[in-house]
Amino acid sequence: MDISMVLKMFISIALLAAFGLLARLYKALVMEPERGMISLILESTDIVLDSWKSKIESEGGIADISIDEYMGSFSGDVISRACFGSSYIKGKEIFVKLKTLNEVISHKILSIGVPAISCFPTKSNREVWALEKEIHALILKLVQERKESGYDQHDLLQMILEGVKNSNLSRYEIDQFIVDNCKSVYLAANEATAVVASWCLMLLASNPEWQTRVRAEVLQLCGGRTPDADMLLKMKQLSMVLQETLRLYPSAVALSREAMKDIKIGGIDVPKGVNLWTMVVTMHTDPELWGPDALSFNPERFVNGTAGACKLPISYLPFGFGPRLCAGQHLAMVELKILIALIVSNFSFTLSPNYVHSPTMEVAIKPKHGVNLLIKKL
Ligand code: HEM
Repeated sequence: MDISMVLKMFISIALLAAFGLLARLYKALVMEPERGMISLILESTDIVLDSWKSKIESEGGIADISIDEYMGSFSGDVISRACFGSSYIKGKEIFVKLKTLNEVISHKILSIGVPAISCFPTKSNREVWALEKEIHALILKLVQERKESGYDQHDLLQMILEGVKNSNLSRYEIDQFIVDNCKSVYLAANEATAVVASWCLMLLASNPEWQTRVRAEVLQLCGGRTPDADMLLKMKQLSMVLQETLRLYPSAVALSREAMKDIKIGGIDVPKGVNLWTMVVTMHTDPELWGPDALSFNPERFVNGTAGACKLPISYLPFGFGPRLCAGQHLAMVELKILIALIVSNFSFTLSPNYVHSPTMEVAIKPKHGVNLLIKKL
């Protein structure tokens, strides 16, 4: 992700906090994801299941599927429904453009890396500017439609609009605020969830005994019915698998905090303004904290929660820590549980011979060549 995008994201998240919106966003995403969200997530999951079923049928009973695109469009689908309610198809189109924008910017930074180059009207800069303009216009068009329909929805866009209603920002600032926050939620939510889903399925494919355990649990709890909030809460084996996936492949490789004043930490003077980086992936795989099998996949370690798994539970930080903890962590867990539960209860899968294990560090740890699975219907 481009650093200016990361900065924008944090500035607009700071603004969200300033308008008290983060607390409401937190309530909607953290406290109440189960209510309306479960049916919304089920609809998004069905799209993945149906496409895999027809692919398997057309390929004679077993298909070699590159799953990453599916995971990306699943989490994009969920977050556009959560953000834009009934206008989610238009929201999805915006998010597709946002994804392209993100890719163009990341590619530019990696390939050129010349300071201030982003100000010159080069071909790729013009592409970025055109995309930004288009995304801005599309989001504001949705806002206009929302105003005309009388603000009748209970989604994130609605919360953002209500939050700025009585602000004393200028028209231009309000528009920018709305656009930046739609972008921020998408960037925070989409990739993190999709990448964890891909890693989790890769781990279940390479550890068939855990695939069987999770499937047995889901079938026993759901017995052919679609999962509800109560069943999801009881999916202990699946929770342990997800916790272990997030330990080995955390979406945020490192977390940073800026010292707001001069402080002393463990005898080291840290002057105001210095950024401190916590290497999450290093802590998550430290044998002193997790034992000699720290690098192995062993969900059993979480049988008694994080406290039982790790010497210092504060070292487990897949969703960050403190007041800036991930606002969508429970939504993400509900999303992942529904998706994985329905995949394991509809399909069995192994790693494809085309899979090449090559975790690569970007903002998140991603499978460089994607994840390919051999999938068949149960
Ligand atoms: C498995 C999926 C996800 C993972 C691993 C993840 C992880 C994280 C992490 C590590 C942070 C930084 C926390 C810190 O600095 O202490 C973060 C922040 C954030 N995440 Fe997530 N996230 C996920 C999904 C989501 C979803 C689905 C949403 C929203 C729908 C979301 C919204 C946010 C927001 C708004 C913040 C900024 C919070 C703030 O600065 O106050 N995340 N996330």
